[in-house]
Amino acid sequence: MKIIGLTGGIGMGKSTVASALRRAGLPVFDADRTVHRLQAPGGAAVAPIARLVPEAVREGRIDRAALRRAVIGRPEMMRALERIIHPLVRDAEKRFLRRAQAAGHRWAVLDIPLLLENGGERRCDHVIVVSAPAALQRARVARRRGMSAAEADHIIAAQMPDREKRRRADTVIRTGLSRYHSLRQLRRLLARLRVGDARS
Ligand SMILES: CC(C)(COP(=O)(O)OP(=O)(O)OC[C@H]1O[C@@H](n2cnc3c(N)ncnc32)[C@H](O)[C@@H]1O)[C@@H](O)C(=O)NCCC(=O)NCCS
Ligand SMILES: Nc1ncnc2c1ncn2[C@@H]1O[C@H](COP(=O)(O)OP(=O)(O)OP(=O)(O)O)[C@@H](O)[C@H]1O
Repeated sequence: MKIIGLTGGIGMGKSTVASALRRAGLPVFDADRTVHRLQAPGGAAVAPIARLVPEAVREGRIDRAALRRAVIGRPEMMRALERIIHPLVRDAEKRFLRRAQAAGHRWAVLDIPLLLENGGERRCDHVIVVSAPAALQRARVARRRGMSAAEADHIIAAQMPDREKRRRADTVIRTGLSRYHSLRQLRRLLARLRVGDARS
C-alpha cells in the first residue's frame, strides 16, 4: 500500500482536498479529528492535559478555548502538549494504516498539519502541500470560529513557512483560486499516480 501525505499551513485548504480524496474512494486519516477525539470526554489525552493545564479541564471536559489560550504563543507549553498528543496520534495512525491495508486499499492518505515539521514525509510515497497567498490564509483563519487574529498569527509563526513546505512537496495544490481549480489539479495528480485504476 502506498501513502499520500497531505499537509499545509492552517487555513490553506487541507480539509477541502481531504474531502475530495475521500470522495475518490481513498481512506483518509484526519490528524486534527484524532486530536479532538483524544481530547473529548473519556479520551486518552484528558487526564495528562488536566495535569499540564488544570484550568483547561473541568469535570472531565476540556475547554478548548482555555486550552488554546494556555498553549498558543507559549512554545514551551505547546511542546509539552505535543509530547502528550503526538504519540497517541501516531498510535491511531498505525491502526488506521493496518485497517486500510487489510481492506485491500492500494493507497491511503495521511492528512496531518505538522507532517513536514515532524519528519512524517519519510513515511509517505507522495507529499501534497496545499498553499494559498499569505493574506488569503490570514483572512480564512480570521473567519474561523473562536480563534483570535493574535492566536492565528502565533499558530502561523509556529509552523514551517509555506515556501519551505512547497519546496519539500512532490505536488503543490494551489487553493488561492476557486475550489474548481484546486480539484482539477487534484484530479490530474490522481490520474498521474494511477490512483483509482483498480481499487484505491
Ligand atoms: C492548540 C489546540 C488546542 C487548538 O485547538 P483548536 O480546536 O482551536 O484548533 P484545531 O485543533 O482544529 O487546529 C487547527 C489548526 O491549528 C494548527 N495547529 C494545531 N496544533 C498545532 C501545533 N502544535 N503547532 C502548530 N500548529 C498547530 C494546525 O494547522 C491545525 O490544523 C489544538 O490544536 C491542539 O491540541 N494542538 C496540539 C496537538 C497538535 O500538535 N495538533 C496538530 C496535529 S497532530
Ligand atoms: N480553492 C479552494 N480550495 C480549498 N479551500 C478553499 C478554496 N477556496 C476557498 N476555500 C476556503 O478556505 C477555507 C479553509 O479551508 P480548510 O478548512 O479546508 O483549511 P484547512 O487547511 O483544513 O484549515 P485548518 O488547518 O484550519 O483546519 C475554507 O473555508 C474553504 O471553503
